[in-house]
Amino acid sequence: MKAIEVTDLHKSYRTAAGRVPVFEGLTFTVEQGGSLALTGPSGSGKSTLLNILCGLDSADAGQLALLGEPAGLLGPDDWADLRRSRIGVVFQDSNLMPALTLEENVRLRADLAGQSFGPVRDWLERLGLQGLGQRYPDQVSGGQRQRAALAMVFAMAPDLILADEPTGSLDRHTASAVADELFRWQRHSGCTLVLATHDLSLAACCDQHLDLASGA
Ligand SMILES: Nc1ncnc2c1ncn2[C@@H]1O[C@H](COP(=O)(O)OP(=O)(O)OP(=O)(O)O)[C@@H](O)[C@H]1O
Repeated sequence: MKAIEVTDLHKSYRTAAGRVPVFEGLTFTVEQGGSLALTGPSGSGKSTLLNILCGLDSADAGQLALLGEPAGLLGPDDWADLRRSRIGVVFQDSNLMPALTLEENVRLRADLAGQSFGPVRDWLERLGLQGLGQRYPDQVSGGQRQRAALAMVFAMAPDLILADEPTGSLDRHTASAVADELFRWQRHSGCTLVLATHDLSLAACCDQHLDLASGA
């Protein structure tokens, strides 16, 4: 079964200087359980595509089917339901609640997705955050917040993970450890993964690679 089917997708932004195309006629599919790396230079549309894939933005033309559902039939509430329970989103500005500790954030995400609390501390530890579960997001570094956002997504056990530069603010050693956890978890859970990255070694770990600069 296909987790994502994108057909002839077009997207442009309206600016003061006129319409600026981001992509024109993008077509690709990702099988359930597969992984796709989006690469391309800054401004090539990686974040825009991830936003479209989770319903936070819309295309100008073309078709999108996600987890078997034609996107054209989904309203805002359907998208919100999907993001709560089936699509885990890890974006550059991590969506941690500032008033909750890291551990509470992970627990809340699991609750909202209808998953049992499970071994939250295990997730934090496996992502190198041991001892930080009782801290608030503003008491940890950007890279630690990014890893906590990943732990939240693991805790919700989604069918699809969309990750924008999931290792972007990490040093090489930590990035490699976090990527290992991400792919181990993806294989174990059977979920589909789409990640945007400038790191070609991370892209090489995915089954498929879409370079938005070339459309290939
Ligand atoms: N709201 C907006 N209004 C106008 N143009 C926008 C808007 N959002 C993004 N863009 C433009 O669309 C293009 C694609 O942006 P996008 O953020 O998707 O690129 P990216 O490949 O994710 O970049 P990066 O690697 O720097 O994160 C860029 O030229 C950007 O300036």
